[in-house]
Amino acid sequence: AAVSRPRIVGRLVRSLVARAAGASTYAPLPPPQKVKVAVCQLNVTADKTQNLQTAKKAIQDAAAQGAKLVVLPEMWNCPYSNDSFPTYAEDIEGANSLSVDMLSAVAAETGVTLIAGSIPERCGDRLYNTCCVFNSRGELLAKHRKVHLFDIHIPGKITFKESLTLSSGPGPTVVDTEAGRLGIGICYDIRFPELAQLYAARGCQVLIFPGAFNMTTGPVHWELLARARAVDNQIFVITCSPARNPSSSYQAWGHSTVVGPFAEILATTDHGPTTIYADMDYSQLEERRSNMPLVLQKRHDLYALLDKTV
Ligand SMILES: NC(=O)CCC(=O)C(=O)O
Repeated sequence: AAVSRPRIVGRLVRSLVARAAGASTYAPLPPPQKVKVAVCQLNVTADKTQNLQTAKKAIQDAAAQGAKLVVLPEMWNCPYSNDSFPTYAEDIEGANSLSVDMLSAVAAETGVTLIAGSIPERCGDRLYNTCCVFNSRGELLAKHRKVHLFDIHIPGKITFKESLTLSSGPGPTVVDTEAGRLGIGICYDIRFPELAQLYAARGCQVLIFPGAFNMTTGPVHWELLARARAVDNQIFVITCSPARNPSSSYQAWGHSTVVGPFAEILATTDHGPTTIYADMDYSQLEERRSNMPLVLQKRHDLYALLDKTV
């Protein structure tokens, strides 16, 4: 049955205000100690209706398997291409966002916390690569607009320029959920260690990166970056890619992965459509950090992380 979409604008504004008010304190949360996460490596096609059905079923299946936190990939409702972004874009705050309506309804129906990968978002005359976060009542808790756009040129291998169509987002996104405090990045955002450090400094327990690496950088950098962000910050890291679609112009690397705070791989896969599961035990954060107290051992007299957003 259809669940009506909550009044997203008001809720989002209230949530942003609440987060801004608490931003300077970052009081420790009483989080769940253990969370089962499902990472859905979806097959993405040029058919938006089919993509929505695929995502909905994957979320329902994940919830049926007991997952409380469900993650979707970058650009799961459209092919990853500058030609597609304007055509598939939706006004997330608007009344008729097919993707947001579906996500909100299925989060409420299944009772999961949903990190809804990303979709192209239209806002005025701009487009963003945007991740929506829903709580178990289907309310939009936050949205992260990709901060670092994927503009690269590796001659003979890959050239991509997201900035041809997309604008970059305003800043980091920390969101308190029933599944813990989460820091959100999208794909290329994972390459910038300061963002992850900032999330860790704000008490995030998990860093979540919907992403779609490619066949050149994916084999060398995808897992390396996820494990690097995990080991540097002694934190859980989740990456979620679309499955590789041979008929797509952009071949995604796949290999969605969950990494623990000792940089250990908790779950991973290759490039086919699948959902992987992991149990994240947040007590491991304290354990790893007390075994090896990197934060205390840092030479704060020599260097510092400058958070310009608070
Ligand atoms: N969608 C992206 O941001 C791709 C990032 C990527 O492939 C990389 O190498 O970085």
